[in-house]
Amino acid sequence: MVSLFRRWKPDADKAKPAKDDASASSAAAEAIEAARAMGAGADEAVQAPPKSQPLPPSPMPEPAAPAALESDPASASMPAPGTAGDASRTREKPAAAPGRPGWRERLMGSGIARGLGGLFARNPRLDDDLLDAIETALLTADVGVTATTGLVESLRRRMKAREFADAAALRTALRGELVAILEPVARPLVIDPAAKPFVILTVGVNGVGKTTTIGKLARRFKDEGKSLMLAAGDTFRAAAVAQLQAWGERNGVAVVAQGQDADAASVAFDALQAARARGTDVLIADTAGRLHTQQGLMAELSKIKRVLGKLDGSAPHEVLMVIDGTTGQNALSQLRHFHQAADVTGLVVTKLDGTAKGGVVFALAREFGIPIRFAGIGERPEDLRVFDAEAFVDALLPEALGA
Ligand SMILES: Nc1nc2c(ncn2[C@@H]2O[C@H](COP(=O)(O)OP(=O)(O)OP(=O)(O)O)[C@@H](O)[C@H]2O)c(=O)[nH]1
Repeated sequence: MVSLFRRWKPDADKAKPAKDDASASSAAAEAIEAARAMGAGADEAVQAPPKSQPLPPSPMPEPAAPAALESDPASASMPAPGTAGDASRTREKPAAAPGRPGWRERLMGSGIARGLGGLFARNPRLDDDLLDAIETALLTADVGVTATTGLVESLRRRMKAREFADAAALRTALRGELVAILEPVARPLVIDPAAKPFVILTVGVNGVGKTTTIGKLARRFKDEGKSLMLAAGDTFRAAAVAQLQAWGERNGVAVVAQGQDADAASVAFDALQAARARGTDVLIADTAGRLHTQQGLMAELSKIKRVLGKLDGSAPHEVLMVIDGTTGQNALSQLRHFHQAADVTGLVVTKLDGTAKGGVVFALAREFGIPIRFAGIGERPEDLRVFDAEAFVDALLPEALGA
């Protein structure tokens, strides 16, 4: 089987001009056929073997200058310091403030936006070639065979029913269908002020951006006027504890740590006790990155949850799984395993700025329906955005906005 996914390499794609649509779509069709022949789970069957992507540890994000924050429309739309933060009200706009790249700027350079971006300019006619090109772009972006087939078949049916006057009408319909997939999962994280503290347990595979995301989240909550504590539960990697501690010191956020190889559940327990004693609003617990196939480590997550639950029956209030958007379809199997072990309640999809595979967001939404709380579109603190279905799709389909 010649799989489009196996043949395609992000770096090679970057260096080359746009793929020839005809040959690409026949490869895509081949991939679909092969996957269909494999039956259920085909999305994963056609994807490259799972691989962990350990990346070098990075410093926690540095706080931006206050001036930069003030110009941040997302921050501006947040509840005033000291008020109960309701993330559902902090809808962000796709447009960027001056000097601050928005979704569109960040995602336009990514492979997924490149694939979909110029597609309608290259295929201005309303015909099967246009549908084939859409199919190829979606498959290449790792939207997944099931989701792509569903989308394209729906568009084909509507085209045959003469619903579209021209290619622009089809583009509008595609936008609508993409938004419809994401809208149900674009449910922001709401910090319940009655939970003191509101406990967020972050989980995920190694190197996906958990620690970085915790820094970004901590910054966001601080800006909202919430008091905060961090639990250095990544006791596996010494640098992770130091990373969190250094960041906490710089930003005046208490960090509970016990050092390397300590029991992560005990760190979480201590932190929850301390946070309750202080009346802290939000406690964010880090955990060591682990492969979803490591059963012992996955069981540890269940233990951390149980231990937290002993102190507060409703904790953790959010099990936030961080997923690397560059992982492609392997993210589905990661989520399946983490969900089994720890009942994931929300997702953060990181690194959407630099990937050609960000389409996995659609596959995740379709298959699990678990809320996508945030999207990571860069390494800076302000690059963690509340996930917004329309902003995301419009960033991928710039022509839909007349760009
Ligand atoms: N481009 C980009 N890079 C990101 C984003 N989020 C995180 N990173 C980078 O990803 C790398 C890994 O981030 P970490 O936060 O150390 O990952 P981790 O999950 O805590 O890693 P482990 O502790 O090994 O499990 C760092 O270089 C981060 O700067 C993002 O949204 N976009």
